Amino acid sequence: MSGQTSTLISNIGELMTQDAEHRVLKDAAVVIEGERISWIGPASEAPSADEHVDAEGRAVLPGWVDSHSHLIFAGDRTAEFEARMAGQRYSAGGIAVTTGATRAASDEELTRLAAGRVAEAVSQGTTYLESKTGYGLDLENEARSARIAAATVDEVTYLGAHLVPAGADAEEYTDLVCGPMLDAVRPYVSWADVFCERGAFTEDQSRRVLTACRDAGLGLRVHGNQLGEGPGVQLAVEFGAASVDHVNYLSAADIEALAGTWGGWDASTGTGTRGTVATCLPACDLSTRQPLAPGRALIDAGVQLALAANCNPGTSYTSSIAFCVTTAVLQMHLSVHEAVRAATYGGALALGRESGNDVDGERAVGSIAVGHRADLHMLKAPSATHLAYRPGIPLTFAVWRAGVREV
Ligand SMILES: N=CN[C@@H](CCC(=O)O)C(=O)O
Ligand SMILES: [Zn+2]
Repeated sequence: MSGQTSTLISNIGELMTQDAEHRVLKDAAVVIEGERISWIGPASEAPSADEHVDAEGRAVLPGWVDSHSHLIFAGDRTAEFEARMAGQRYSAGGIAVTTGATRAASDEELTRLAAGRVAEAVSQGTTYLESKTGYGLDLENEARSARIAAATVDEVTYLGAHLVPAGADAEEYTDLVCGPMLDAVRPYVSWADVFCERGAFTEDQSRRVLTACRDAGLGLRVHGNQLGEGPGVQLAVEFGAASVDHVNYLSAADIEALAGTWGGWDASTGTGTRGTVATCLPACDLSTRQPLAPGRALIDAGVQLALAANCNPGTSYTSSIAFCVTTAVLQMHLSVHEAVRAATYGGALALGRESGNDVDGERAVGSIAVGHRADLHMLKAPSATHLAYRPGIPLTFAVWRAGVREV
């Protein structure tokens, strides 16, 4: 063993690895060394370590990988939520309310709020998070949002193309998003996204944004098919986006197109050419009273799925991935293993951080295997099934993030 502190977690009732072989081990143990996993196997064969944690039969999963959130904001949209619960439809226009509050907040306030949301997520088992910009909507505030996000979360996505701000011309604003605003955020971000939807950005504007961001070297993601059928999914496929998110309204052709992107992928080994992940956001679907995304049909068609919380003030003010997993099992007809996989490995895949194409696993999150980041979630339960069997019960018992015990 190296000079780093090692921790043996033994007596694990169920170790759901979500590794390449989809292994679920009983009576297992894990050794963490520094920030990585150095050993997994039967508890009876575990090596000794500097520290020892007795899991007392509890289940251990990879930490949740939340691949879709909007954490850089100030303000509150309770009134909009109440109106929606009274029958009003969600529309993209509500974003402007948050933009006003976000622009008015100081750097310190935005940082404090974002860090608080990250802490809330980690306390519930999330160990790897993405956040988007998208409530600044001018050059200065998008750059500021990107800078704060880069200091707060693991992966940052540029979403200048979230809404055309009040008073702006849509074509001129799209030029700004594709030009000077992109240059300003570029040092802080590795992904770009566009809200391709009625009331937000048209197909043509979305295509311009995706082209400029791809040319700037950013990985791509798309908010698509959230409020109705539309071009989002097909655009994501055309541009080879890492994920298309929401996917509530899909035609048979959309599902077929997404499945086609996974033709060069070997799902049993997690190797080959990555396609476009379909990211389902069930908490958002419930909070906006949209139909749940057809996760079952997507998996059956061969599409790789992610589940994410989409924490934001408008459509999904929660960071609870457990709630998403519960809903995916109870309402979307995923098995517990599929739902947990989508919320761990699937999120990592959507962020290019799964291990398949990375032989030594150095960058890998979202699965438990030797060499991967030690992101572990121990449940107050003997199996992951309890996430669905005991809906609403806070089941997080312990969390390690990059080898550090956080809960
Ligand atoms: N759909 C677009 N963006 C966010 C909601 C933004 C808002 O309403 O503030 C989402 O992912 O749901
Ligand atoms: Zn979103």
